[in-house]
Amino acid sequence: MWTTSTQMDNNKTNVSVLPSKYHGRGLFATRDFLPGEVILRERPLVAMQSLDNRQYVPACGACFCFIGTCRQHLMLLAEAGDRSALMEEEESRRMEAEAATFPGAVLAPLVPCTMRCGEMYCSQKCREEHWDRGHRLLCVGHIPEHEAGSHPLVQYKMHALRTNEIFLLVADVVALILTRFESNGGDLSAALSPFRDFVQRPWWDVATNPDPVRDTSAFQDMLRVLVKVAADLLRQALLTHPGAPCATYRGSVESIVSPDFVAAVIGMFEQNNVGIRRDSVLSSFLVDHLMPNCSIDSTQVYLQLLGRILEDWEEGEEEDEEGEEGAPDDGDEMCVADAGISGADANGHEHDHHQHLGAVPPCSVSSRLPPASPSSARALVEACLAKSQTSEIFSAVDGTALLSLICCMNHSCQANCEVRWVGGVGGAPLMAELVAMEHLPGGGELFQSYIRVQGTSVEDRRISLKEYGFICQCALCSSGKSG
Ligand SMILES: C[S@@+](CC[C@H](N)C(=O)[O-])C[C@H]1O[C@@H](n2cnc3c(N)ncnc32)[C@H](O)[C@@H]1O
Repeated sequence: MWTTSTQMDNNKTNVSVLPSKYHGRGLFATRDFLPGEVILRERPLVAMQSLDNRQYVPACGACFCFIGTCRQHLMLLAEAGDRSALMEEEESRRMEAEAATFPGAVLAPLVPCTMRCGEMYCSQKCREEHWDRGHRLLCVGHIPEHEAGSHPLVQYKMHALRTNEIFLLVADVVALILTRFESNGGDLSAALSPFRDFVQRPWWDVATNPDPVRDTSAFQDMLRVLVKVAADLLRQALLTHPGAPCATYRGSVESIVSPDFVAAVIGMFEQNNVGIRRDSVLSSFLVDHLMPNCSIDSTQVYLQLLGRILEDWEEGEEEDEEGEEGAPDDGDEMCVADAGISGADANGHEHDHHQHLGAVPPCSVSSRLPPASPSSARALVEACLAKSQTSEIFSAVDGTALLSLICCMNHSCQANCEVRWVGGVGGAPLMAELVAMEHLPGGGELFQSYIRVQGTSVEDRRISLKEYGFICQCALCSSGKSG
């Protein structure tokens, strides 16, 4: 249902899931592969852009492609506006004007959820698909201020915002299961089947206590409380949601959404998730469009924003060096619209929409003015491009996903495969691609690395792998060598 049959056939021909000598099941090549060859492509079962990242990088809620215009991306990175303002009428007029004067700045349309919940897409196709895959059960629409505080789904999302965004993924899993349940004629076991075989120990068994001073059992008890609150809120939200009509549906919500289930889903994510990363397209925009047009008036707004981003970034680096708090991305600044709830904040108050995205708010320092001449404008663009080579001055789309086949892969610090993310452009769905990094003989186990290996000691890698609950026995770790 979620992957085309041709891809499924190719995947079945190329790999199989078999018992592994390292742990449980693993993924095995069924034929030889050359270095660089694509072994399989698959669509995520569920995927989510991380909440912090959503504040700065507008991406489609279904395919994760960059949406909006380069000006809007630069605005958010320069902290000269917030995400909720992207949906304002005034902003869509600005976007049209920008498209007319500078077509290269348009990445993809901004298509809002029809219920105006704050979710955005690149196309109607993505919007409909996301709706059908479960958003219809999780969309809160635009809630009037007086109802927001008592709306169970808002309360659930607020609970996730305040505690752990993984609860939003739990809701996506539950919504997908319920959607499958409805479309397969009420077979709950079949609806659960894509998730059944994943390693899934309860969250409190796999989570690492981040506070060495706190007693582990107190930490686990705290997770139990969070899970209980989440399960109660989610159950109530799904039972009272307008998209929850029939008695069998209600019965399945009652039977699925228990604290144990929520804890198992979180444990499953902790041990099986794969990171999503889509590199920013802003550097290409700078090279292809901004640099050749530095003398044109319509580029001034971009240059002004670039100046601010570069300056903020450099200030942040200096502060980091001095051991002070780093600059722009403080997750505490998050608002409910970041979790797909528009119109209300944690206390049920309307958002302050005073920050518009059109004009760059006044700045106090002269270096933030647009460069005076084309040559200084080019120097600024070059400085940003140089910085983008060494730092993530232009944030990537960053998220997490669960995949049927790739998440069966065991880890090795000497991985023989890597995951790349493709699609998500022009209506193509987001896909994970598994690529051979060396010659792979048919019958051999395929490994990915769950962690960054380059420049790490064995001890570093042991610590990073702790949350997965095993000690790596690969040749690199056995030799005690650094990566
Ligand atoms: C994504 S799953 C991998 C598939 C898993 N073997 C299964 O049966 O579903 C990740 C879990 O597999 C286990 N695992 C992965 N690589 C391992 C390795 N090299 N040695 C031992 N256990 C490993 C750990 O329990 C880890 O949390």
